[in-house]
Amino acid sequence: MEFTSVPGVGEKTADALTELDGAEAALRRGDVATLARADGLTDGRAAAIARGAIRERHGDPGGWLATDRAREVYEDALSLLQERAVTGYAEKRLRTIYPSAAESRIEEVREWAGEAVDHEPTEAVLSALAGVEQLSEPRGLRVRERALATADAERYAAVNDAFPELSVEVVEDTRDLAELARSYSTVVALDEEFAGVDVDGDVRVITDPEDHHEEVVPERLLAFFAENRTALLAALDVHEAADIEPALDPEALRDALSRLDDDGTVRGDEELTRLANAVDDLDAAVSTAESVANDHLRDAIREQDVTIEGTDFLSLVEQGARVDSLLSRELADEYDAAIRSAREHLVDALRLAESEAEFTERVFAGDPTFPTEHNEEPLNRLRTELKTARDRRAAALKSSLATDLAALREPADDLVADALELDVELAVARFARDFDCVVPELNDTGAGFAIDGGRSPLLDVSFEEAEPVNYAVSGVTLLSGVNSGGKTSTLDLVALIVTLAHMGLPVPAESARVGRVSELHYYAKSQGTLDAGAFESTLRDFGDLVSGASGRLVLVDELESITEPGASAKIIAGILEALDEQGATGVFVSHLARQIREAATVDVAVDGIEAVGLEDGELVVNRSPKKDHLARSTPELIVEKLAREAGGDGAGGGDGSGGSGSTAGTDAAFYEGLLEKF
Ligand SMILES: Nc1ncnc2c1ncn2[C@@H]1O[C@H](COP(=O)(O)OP(=O)(O)OP(=O)(O)O)[C@@H](O)[C@H]1O
Repeated sequence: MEFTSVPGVGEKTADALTELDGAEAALRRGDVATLARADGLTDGRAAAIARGAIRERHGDPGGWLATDRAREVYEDALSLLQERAVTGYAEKRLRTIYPSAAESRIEEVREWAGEAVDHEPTEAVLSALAGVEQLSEPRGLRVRERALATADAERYAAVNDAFPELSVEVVEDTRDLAELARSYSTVVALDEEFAGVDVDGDVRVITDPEDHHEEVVPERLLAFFAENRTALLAALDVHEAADIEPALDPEALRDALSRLDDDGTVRGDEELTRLANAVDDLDAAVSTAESVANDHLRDAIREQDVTIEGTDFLSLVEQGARVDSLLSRELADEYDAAIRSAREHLVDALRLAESEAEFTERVFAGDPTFPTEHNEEPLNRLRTELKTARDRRAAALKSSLATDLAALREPADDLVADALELDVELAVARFARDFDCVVPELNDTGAGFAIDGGRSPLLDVSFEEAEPVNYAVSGVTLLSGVNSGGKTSTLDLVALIVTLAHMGLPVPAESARVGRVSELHYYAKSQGTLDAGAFESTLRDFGDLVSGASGRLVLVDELESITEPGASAKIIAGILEALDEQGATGVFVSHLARQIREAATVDVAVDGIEAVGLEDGELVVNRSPKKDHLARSTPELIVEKLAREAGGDGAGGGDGSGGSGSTAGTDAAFYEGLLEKF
């Protein structure tokens, strides 16, 4: 695959991806965690590249999130999803779900999410997921007892790369090969010409080592499974807890892992244990066997009455302390018995097999002596015999276990990938459950939106306290309302629902209909009057906005604060006119709704978030904007309240506050006058 064809991938990144194992599959799967392992790629870049690949597949121009505030809302939505993922993998992978204008992309995710929300996020699955992580390849593995040999220099380079764990040697001829076979337990010759040559030692010919990893370097597979044991078993638990079909036979994996030690060796083989112990205990056992024989002889000598002939006695005296002949004559039987018990001890202590036991005949043998000693040379031969048998056994076991594991290697990748993917799906399922989500209806471009019972998880109150909001807009509208009535929160809710819908995900509402939009332009409230430069650049932004492509959703929060109110109203009116002509959908929150409407040459719709009364000095608000209704502002409400009280109307309207400032006796006309000005 040409990585440079992916949007955002330059030559350098393409090189890094080429170096990365499985980069293409990772791009296809949106596996950000794997992509992030490429040299020099951060998680963020890896996610951007994965999104680039998706965009390319769907012909998606990107840029749906057109403003900072729109991007913030997306990031907030993403955080809510990521908080519900257990694994780092899923957290990263969720970044590939992004809002798009491409119908095929949205459909793809909708279909996926439709199945995802059916998963039951049980405690058992979630806790099993905690143990799952991406599988890692063992690093720095070296195998010293085996070498590869070839007479072909080109082959040498390729094999050297393919088997970094082994020494690869160039051999000219059979003599070189024989020499090599003396330095290694096993030599694997790669050239056909070495087939059938007669060389001492363990020399095998394997011409296609790349297809026989389990034989050439079984340690690689063993180390891989040993290193990833926890993740693999956890992935099995996830499948069992979630009742989904695993990519491999669980029993086969569990059985293979039970035969594998953490250091990558084979465990549980009695014969290997016997041989390894025999090698380790050999010297100690021989020394004990000597003691056994000598104790036996000492006892025998002690109990023996020796009659010695004069000539023998003379020869003894003449020869110094040599008693061997005497020993052999007088105690031949006892000596045999002592030697026998020494051999038996060795055989028993080391649990020697019959063929190995034969060596003990020569380890303890020869003319009777006291104290008796073992023979070094046969002992060394026994040692070599045991070591060779141990190494052969270990190699055969490794190879056989590696053969079993080789069949599980690819399914193991799938097993873990499926568990991790389930985590991504469960994050969506939990999001949908936690925020009472529904699958939104997606309509044609320009159809506006209609939200029923929308509840925002982005409020500064808990989700349980979020009051449901109904709001529908088609075309361009102004949203008026009391201070702190929830205007900004309504824009946030609309932005969130429209963004999630364009990500292909369920939305937090009882029902929602969302017209497809090409871009989301959401402008947050400005923090105060802008200086001339900032004001100019903001106006330029809106200039670009109104002359841009159609089908946009434009959400603007109190644009009036950028400059003085009179000018603001005119500017906003102008923008609304242009957007209206463009057929865009837009909601502009403003306290200047009346002035803007007056300044506009087209009919501008105005919706309002109304205060339904005052309770304990607090406004009671209907959070759902009322259609075609200019809501009174908070100052207007207060003036109205004062006018009512001054006019002898009492503390009506469910006020109940009483408040500190009773207006009784004050000039009702003043408040009436003020009220008329609104
Ligand atoms: N749907 C809702 N459910 C529960 N609480 C809400 C809801 N909407 C808003 N609120 C609460 O009201 C507070 C004020 O909301 P918000 O800032 O959206 O009002 P506003 O009308 O934009 O205010 P201002 O006119 O000052 O800009 C929020 O901080 C939140 O606590």
